[in-house]
Amino acid sequence: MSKNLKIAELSAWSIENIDRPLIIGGPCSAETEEQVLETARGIKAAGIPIFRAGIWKPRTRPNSFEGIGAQGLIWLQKVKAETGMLTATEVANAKHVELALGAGVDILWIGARTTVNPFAVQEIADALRGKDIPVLVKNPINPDLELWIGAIERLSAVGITKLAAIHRGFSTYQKLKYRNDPQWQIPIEMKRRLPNLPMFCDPSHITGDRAFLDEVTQKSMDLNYEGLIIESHCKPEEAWSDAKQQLTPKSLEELLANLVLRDPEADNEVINNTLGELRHLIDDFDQKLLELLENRMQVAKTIGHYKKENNITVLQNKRWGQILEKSLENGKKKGFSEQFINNLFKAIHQESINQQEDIMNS
Ligand SMILES: O=C(O)C(=O)C[C@]1(C(=O)O)C=C[C@@H](O)C=C1
Repeated sequence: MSKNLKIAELSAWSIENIDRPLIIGGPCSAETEEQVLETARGIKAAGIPIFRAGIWKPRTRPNSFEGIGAQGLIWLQKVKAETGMLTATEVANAKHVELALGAGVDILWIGARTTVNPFAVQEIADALRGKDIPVLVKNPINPDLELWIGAIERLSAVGITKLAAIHRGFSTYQKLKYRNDPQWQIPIEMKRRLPNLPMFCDPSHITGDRAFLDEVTQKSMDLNYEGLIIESHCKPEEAWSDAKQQLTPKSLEELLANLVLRDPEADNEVINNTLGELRHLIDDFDQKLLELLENRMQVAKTIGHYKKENNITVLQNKRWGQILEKSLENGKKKGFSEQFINNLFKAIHQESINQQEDIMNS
């Protein structure tokens, strides 16, 4: 079904002078009327066309600030009236949709904790039936691409065409450099599956720390994302939620000015020919890689038959540990990341186990 989704281009979002990337900026949460309006004036001055503010905040633990509620919608109306920016907020149920639409909010997004729940997404979709409003869908907190696509499909099925995805990274219990694990291969696969769906990066939630915003934002531009949603607060240190990841509108303007924007494709024969030759080399190597893996698998299958005859288990834990350790050491010398070597060899080992298992049980 996904391939047939009717997805409008960003140019249909009724924004004047639409730039690439399309930027949505504003505070994590609406806190007070003054904070919303002061931040909005800075966001407007930074040349950003869409103002965001969370009104209802799904928080991990109770007793945190859970959003100002419907009164914040009036502040968003004031932002729109004063600055002319479009406004955007998060909705998590049908009531939120009704109140946000009633207050004239222009753009809605569905948060990561809502995308995980098909009941909630369906409820929102039903409330949006027949409305022609842009809706952005954040990735679910768990790295489940099908769930993410499923939410897009539910909105598409009620006639929403102004759809986009937001990549905000995936929750992890591991201690990583960023608060969320970006798992860039997931939005890349999303782009492969739904090439017309605009992809926004949310570097604020990926990093959880304004110190890393620039590198993650730049990476998203190099992966050809169409938009950015970034948290900005007039006084970040005093923010009632996510203080560490917000930056002033002025700093946001600087961050955007420093981005290097590259073309998705070259419009030049010499460049395309050079790329074509290099890609030919890659094709040859990919072919050789598969042949090597085929040869390795032949040996693993022979071992499988031998194990069957001699009643030996498929998994050889000690041997597998040695293989991984040696490969990590060799991989490091060749400049590969630990994560890559881990993923590669775990995949090879698993395939080996699966094929030996087939032999054992045939
Ligand atoms: O060494 C073996 O016993 C194998 O079957 C080979 C192999 C591998 O593919 O590397 C596969 C399964 C074992 O757990 C360990 C290693």
